[in-house]
Amino acid sequence: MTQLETLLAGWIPKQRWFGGKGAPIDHVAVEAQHPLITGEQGLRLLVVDVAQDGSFARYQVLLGSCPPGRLRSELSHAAIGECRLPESGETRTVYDAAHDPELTGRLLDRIADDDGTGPVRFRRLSETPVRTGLRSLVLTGEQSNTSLVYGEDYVLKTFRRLWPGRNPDLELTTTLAESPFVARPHGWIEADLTDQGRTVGTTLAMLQEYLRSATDGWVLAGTSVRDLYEGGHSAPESAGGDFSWEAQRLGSATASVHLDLASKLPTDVLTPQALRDLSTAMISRLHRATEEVPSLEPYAGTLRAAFDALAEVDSPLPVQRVHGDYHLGQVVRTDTGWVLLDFEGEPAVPVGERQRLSSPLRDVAGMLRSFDYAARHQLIGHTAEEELASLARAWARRNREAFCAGYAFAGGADPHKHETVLRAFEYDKAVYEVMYEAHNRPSWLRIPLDSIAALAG
Ligand SMILES: Nc1ncnc2c1ncn2[C@@H]1O[C@H](COP(=O)(O)OP(=O)(O)O)[C@@H](O)[C@H]1O
Ligand SMILES: O=P(O)(O)O[C@H]1O[C@H](CO)[C@@H](O[C@H]2O[C@H](CO)[C@@H](O)[C@H](O)[C@H]2O)[C@H](O)[C@H]1O
Repeated sequence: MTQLETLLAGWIPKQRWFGGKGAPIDHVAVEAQHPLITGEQGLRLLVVDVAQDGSFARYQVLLGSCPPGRLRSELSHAAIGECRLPESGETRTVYDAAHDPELTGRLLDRIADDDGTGPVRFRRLSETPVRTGLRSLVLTGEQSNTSLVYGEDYVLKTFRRLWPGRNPDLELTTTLAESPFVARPHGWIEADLTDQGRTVGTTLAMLQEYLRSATDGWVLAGTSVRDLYEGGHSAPESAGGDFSWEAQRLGSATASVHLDLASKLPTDVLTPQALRDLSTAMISRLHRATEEVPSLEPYAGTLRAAFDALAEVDSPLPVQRVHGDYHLGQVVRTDTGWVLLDFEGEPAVPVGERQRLSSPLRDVAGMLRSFDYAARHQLIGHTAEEELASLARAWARRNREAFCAGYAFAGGADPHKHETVLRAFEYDKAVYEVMYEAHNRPSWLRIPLDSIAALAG
């Protein structure tokens, strides 16, 4: 490995966005590097291959560089190290350029210019001009990607794990551009990646309207849960921070987006064979998860029975493009209502698979799991964990019901009429979460495991 690759091999595993935390890194290789700014302060966009356990994943790194000893003090937390850069042989201090507004401002300038030439293409979506000269800040939070907020105007989401092709987030957000339930897209950045000998235009980042009045759904739900646990209440409905009205409105917003997607993009109905294939895919995921996380084993029988039941469903199952990784952290409440974000799907799954048509009940199941997460998360380490357990169940039940009612009210399929399908999707999401937490936040692994234990009775 070059000096730069060795530095990256030490730095990447510590990043929140790195999805391979469950296994050691065998090798790091810079697959492509695109210099975007040269000179005293450099910016290059790297595509980095990270090899683990016999397979590899590609990640995007925005690499800043400057002469040794010249890193500005406000960027010291973003330092990666000092190394000789491969092609110039120069020794430089390299750092995470996402934190340097003097460099990230250029990305916005080039989108504003609709600069579509060269190996990295910067595209503006509409005729509406993009404001430039804004300073960016990195959004903090539990993210799989890195989002930069420019002033109070835009969010540039840089995709970290790269899969060849157009990112579904860009594809679906542009399809829904006129919807009141989506933040308006303004542009994107793309470059070519090589995939099995083919050259594929690949989305690196998406520019979207910044919703300045937005509060994250996970934060809002968490406030309601905290109020319930700390306030000595006997039931969620009597607590001041009751969330059920918001949950109901969120259900309605979700149904509207599903109806919009179904009206603009292809739809289909699953054949009995396709339903069996879906069930088989869930069973394979369960096997993989059980191998990786043996504490799932006692519940494998119950989970398997739910997936087998899906294969036996005899009514037609309508499918369409869906969100694909729907949870409370993907929705924000603005002063006009709920807005859905992040149509990327599950970041660890290849793009082709994420673009497959699926049942909208999969998204419903994702959000139902999230209500469960919100209630359980604050039990971890709580001194009154045992006493609060039944309140947690009541909070989750009340908000799950409200969400389903809002969803059916706005014209979505009534979740209560599709219990078998919904249960299979919910169990599948919980199995996915077990792997997600094992790889990304091992201290949260208990949440999906406890839910599965409760679901399995
Ligand atoms: N357009 C936006 N306006 C305001 N906040 C946003 C916007 N986009 C994202 N956010 C905030 O950033 C968080 C993470 O964004 P998201 O697109 O879900 O990234 P990731 O795929 O990395 O999880 C969201 O939960 C939300 O709080
Ligand atoms: O938002 P992302 O696209 O990065 O989605 C991934 O990360 C999520 C965590 O941020 C993860 O969601 C899980 O944790 C949430 C709380 O942080 C919870 O609300 C969700 O229900 C739970 O699934 C998501 O699964 C993952 O793909």
